[in-house]
Amino acid sequence: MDAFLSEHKSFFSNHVANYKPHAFKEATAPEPNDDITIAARLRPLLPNEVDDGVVSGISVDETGRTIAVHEIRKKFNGQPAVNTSTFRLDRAYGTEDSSEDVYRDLVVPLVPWAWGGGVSTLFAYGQTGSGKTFTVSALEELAAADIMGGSLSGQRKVQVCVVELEGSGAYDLLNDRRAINVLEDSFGETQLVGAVEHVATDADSLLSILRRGISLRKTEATEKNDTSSRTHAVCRLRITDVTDPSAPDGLLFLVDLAGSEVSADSKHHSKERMKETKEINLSLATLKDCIRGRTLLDSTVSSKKPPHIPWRSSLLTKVLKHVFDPSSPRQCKTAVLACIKPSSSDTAPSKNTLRYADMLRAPAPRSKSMAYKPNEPRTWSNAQLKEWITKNSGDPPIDADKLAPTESGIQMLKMPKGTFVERCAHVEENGKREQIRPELARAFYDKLWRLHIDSRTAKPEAESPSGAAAGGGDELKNAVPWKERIKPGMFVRTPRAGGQYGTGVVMIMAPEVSWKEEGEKRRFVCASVLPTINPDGYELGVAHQMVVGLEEMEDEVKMEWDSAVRYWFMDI
Ligand SMILES: Nc1ncnc2c1ncn2[C@@H]1O[C@H](COP(=O)(O)OP(=O)(O)OP(=O)(O)O)[C@@H](O)[C@H]1O
Repeated sequence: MDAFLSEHKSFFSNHVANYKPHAFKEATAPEPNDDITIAARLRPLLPNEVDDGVVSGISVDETGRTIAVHEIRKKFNGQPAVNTSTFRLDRAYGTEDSSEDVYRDLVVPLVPWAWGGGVSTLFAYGQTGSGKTFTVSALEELAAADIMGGSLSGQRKVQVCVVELEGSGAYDLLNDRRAINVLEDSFGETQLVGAVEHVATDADSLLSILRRGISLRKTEATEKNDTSSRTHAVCRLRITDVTDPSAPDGLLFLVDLAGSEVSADSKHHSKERMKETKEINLSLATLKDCIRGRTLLDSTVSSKKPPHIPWRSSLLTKVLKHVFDPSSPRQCKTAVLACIKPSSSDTAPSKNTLRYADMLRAPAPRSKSMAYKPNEPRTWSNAQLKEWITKNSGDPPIDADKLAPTESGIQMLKMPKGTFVERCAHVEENGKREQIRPELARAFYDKLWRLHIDSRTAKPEAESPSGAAAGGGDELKNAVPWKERIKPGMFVRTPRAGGQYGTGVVMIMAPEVSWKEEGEKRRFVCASVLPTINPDGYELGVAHQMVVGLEEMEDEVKMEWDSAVRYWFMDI
């Protein structure tokens, strides 16, 4: 311990124990964001730390939202003073709080979201030895009991995989640490290709699968933790609605990150361990860059050039892409837990951890409000959505307050189908509760989507996606025969793209390099346009390429990209 601190230990400890933070001005605090909760957990001093006389330098106030980091300093007259940095988060757990408290606030909202078909993520990060594995393991156990406990309605199949990320490699912990690939599919979703999924039949089987995965994780003794996890562990639960094959699977990610180490802690490492520490710190630095990018994006949502979010730069951020990618087609709920060590000698890394937590607590994106159009669900406010639900959901109508207590039209469109169906489940009529059949709820969900798709594929009234000037440009373009305007990105109809699954449409990617001929003999490398589960939506099969001659092309096809749902729609 620092000699000055040792000399003034009781003064410092008194300050830490009695510290009351200044009242935070709630008016200036960011609006709470329903989709992301940021919390910190302070672990208690361990018995060996108490024996060694380690002094706690961190405190959590009684509101359970402010965490303070205290550092002793010497005044010019040699007297001690304390510098305190405070951080206001959505939640702050002190040494008295249990893992059940953390579970109740952070994971309870994530479970039904994933059960309903959404994507939920919890990740814990912090310095080595700060309690990440302790907390995430407890949360996994509680989640297993919750998910398989039977309190959630509907029939689901639950499959688990546990993957370890180490440097640039990903390994399946439940399949002899076989190497797997982390790839992005054509919907922009990250897939763990090659990871074996194990079916859980009840809480015990789910727990034993999780425990088996966690026990196989690579650990080493570090300066700060005898059993430090030297890899990132990703536990993913895939939840499939067996009664609705068209519903996307819900996903629950529980991620325990490897601990960061400051250089002083790694000075005695071997060359190999230094490399490993460097890789861990590098992937955590990319995570921080993504956090920073996402924060900038949230605060500059209206500016022309969105900030770059480097999620492709590390495996970890590729796996967590859905947390950072603003164009993610699925609505995600995320909880971030910053784990903090209490010792006064670790205040610098603790402040660093908390600074990033604070940074993530960005205001909810201020999307440009769109003028209300009765046939465009994405322009509806909560009141307009409720009115539509009441008028269009049959007799007796679905309870709009239960289905959409706070959501706007665009939020309702992003709601997982299972959650939508679940919220429709009951209706109040003459004080009596009646069951709404899931088929009817699903049909109502499809009705909303049908309206959304129709509004996206209908011809724009006055404006075009690229503004008024584009209208004139289109007229000009249409005056030139389409075969003379051929360029990459254009869609054309060709019988070559027919067949069992073909749509008869391709997108031109590039001229074929070998072509020498002119005129009608020109050929182009094209990507097939493929059908999707959405009857009006199409995706690009970049892997389904073909070379199509100009003479085989019948007509130009206008298609419009809807970034909200990540499908192409045909402009008829
Ligand atoms: N809330 C807590 N209550 C009691 N003990 C705790 C708590 N949190 C952590 N510990 C103990 O602290 C030690 C370090 O915790 P843990 O291994 O979870 O840290 P970690 O952040 O995962 O470390 P690393 O990054 O090195 O893997 C363990 O002995 C653990 O049992």
